[in-house]
Amino acid sequence: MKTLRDILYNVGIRAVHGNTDIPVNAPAIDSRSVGPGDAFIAVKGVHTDGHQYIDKAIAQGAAAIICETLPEILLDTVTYVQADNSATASGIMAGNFYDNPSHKLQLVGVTGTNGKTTIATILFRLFSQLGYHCGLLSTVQNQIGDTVIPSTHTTPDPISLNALLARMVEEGCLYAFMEVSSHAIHQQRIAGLKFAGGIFSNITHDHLDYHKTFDEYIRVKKSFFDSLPASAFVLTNLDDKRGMVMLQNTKARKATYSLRTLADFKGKILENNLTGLIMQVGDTEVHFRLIGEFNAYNLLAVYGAAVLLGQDKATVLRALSNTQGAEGRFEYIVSAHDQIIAIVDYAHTPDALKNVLATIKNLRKGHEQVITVVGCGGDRDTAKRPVMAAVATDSSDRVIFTSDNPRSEDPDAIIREMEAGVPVHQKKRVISITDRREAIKTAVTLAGKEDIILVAGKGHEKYQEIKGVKHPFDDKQVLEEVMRLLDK
Ligand SMILES: CC(=O)N[C@H]1[C@@H](OP(=O)(O)OP(=O)(O)OC[C@H]2O[C@@H](n3ccc(=O)[nH]c3=O)[C@H](O)[C@@H]2O)O[C@H](CO)[C@@H](O)[C@@H]1O[C@H](C)C(=O)N[C@@H](C)C(=O)N[C@H](CCC(=O)O)C(=O)O
Ligand SMILES: Nc1ncnc2c1ncn2[C@@H]1O[C@H](COP(=O)(O)OP(=O)(O)OP(=O)(O)O)[C@@H](O)[C@H]1O
Ligand SMILES: N[C@H](CCC[C@H](N)C(=O)O)C(=O)O
Ligand SMILES: [Mg+2]
Repeated sequence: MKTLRDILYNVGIRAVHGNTDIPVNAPAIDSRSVGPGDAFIAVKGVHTDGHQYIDKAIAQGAAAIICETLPEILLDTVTYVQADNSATASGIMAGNFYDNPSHKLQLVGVTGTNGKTTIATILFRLFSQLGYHCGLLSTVQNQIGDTVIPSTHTTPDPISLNALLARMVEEGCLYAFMEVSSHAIHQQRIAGLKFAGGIFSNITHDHLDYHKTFDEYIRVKKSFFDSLPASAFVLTNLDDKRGMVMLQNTKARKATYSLRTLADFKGKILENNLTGLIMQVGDTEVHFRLIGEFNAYNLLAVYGAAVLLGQDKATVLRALSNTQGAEGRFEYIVSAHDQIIAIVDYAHTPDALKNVLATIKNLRKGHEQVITVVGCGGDRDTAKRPVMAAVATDSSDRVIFTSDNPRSEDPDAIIREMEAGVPVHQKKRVISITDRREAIKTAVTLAGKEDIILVAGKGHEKYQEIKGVKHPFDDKQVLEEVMRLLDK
């Protein structure tokens, strides 16, 4: 069993009251999960402050308290540690408790507004196909080899994260691929992890509710690359305006990818249609199953990272050419009678929506209508709502505004904020239907032969979160049911 002293190794400490040579059962950041002998770390959050739950944690048996501000009354039976930063301490302590699993495998982190799940998932599939036992931490699911572990976050809290990495090490994984969200960087969920590489996909409008300004969002993303060690690689997208900014202060080996200019990993799209992409990568022409220019970027990022991890270029391209994308990302079905193409995609930012609709435009032979069903999540960036609405309306013939995950908000109020983004001359393209099933049904009703329907925003999600309750909902399943029902 580890002692408190063991797991405090490398933690910035201001003061200690009590004995650190005591056994610790587990570190915990949530008082509700504290058990006898645990070390409770009081973290200041967005909604509340973990310091308020110190008494509760002690009542539940906590043997040690790690906090930024010491309580006024200190008990003799408990060890108190005043840390510089409790959130950072929780990452480092979780690493120490689980024997720093990130040091025992090659951990690659992917950050950026869009493409993280796609890049991490394809890397996981590629390396698995190349014969390595691998781990994956992603929005859709976590995975250790063939074992799927449901995910609650894009990047888990530091304790779950290190526990998962430790399981990966125990089960013999050599590589782990993970998404690094900006929330996770900011909340120090990745503190203490050792990365073998970091990948930057792109940065566009999202999460301004949390980061407040775009500059701050950029700064937070960049801090991930600033923290990488010299032994790691950093791979950046040269075609993104902030691609080079991410490299400014990193000690890691720098590499670039691009579709437009000279780069370490340069691609050129030769064909882009519903059967996939044909891309020239270096000197090789390769067919990929993934669709759309944005996926050409994701594939280049995967290819570059695999090569930087020491894999053979030709072998990687051969394996990649057969790989499929992540669930709920540009997945399509074609209706039996009218050959309506219905696409389910996780576009939940203005840029993602713009890219997906540009890809759809490219697939059109000319006469087909594009009908988009889209909503915006509640308790998230409100500034993106009118922008997403404008993008959807501008690039579609008909648009149906509906609910995404309203969470604690009034779904109709979210839709009103979306409607405000539509220019007057395009208003007649738009209908608003709050019920997502009805919205999808209306899109299918409106669709004629060979028309294209885009159902955006929820991708792989199997639920709709309304007022704290997750109701089962699956865009793809609803589309299939409605198409059958309407005999399309
Ligand atoms: C806004 C946000 O990121 N919140 C995360 C944050 O919670 P918080 O700051 O609200 O925590 P809080 O409720 O104020 O509590 C503060 C501290 O007191 C503790 N506490 C609280 C209550 C109690 O009774 N006892 C107790 O000890 C809490 O465990 C916490 O340590 O820390 C929690 C523990 O790590 C996270 O679960 C929680 O994620 C919430 C649920 C969430 O929805 N986060 C989303 C926005 C998110 O993180 N998304 C990104 C992806 C975004 C993207 O990819 O586009 C992600 O990585 O998933
Ligand atoms: N490289 C890219 N550039 C721009 N848009 C992309 C890119 N890759 C994917 N997208 C769009 O963004 C959506 C989300 O993709 P993905 O799930 O891979 O991103 P993510 O960064 O993991 O998102 P999240 O922040 O929710 O975790 C896709 O469904 C697609 O519409
Ligand atoms: N990881 C993103 C996913 C958004 C998906 C969309 N369906 C929504 O609920 O807003 C977030 O937490 O902001
Ligand atoms: Mg993701």
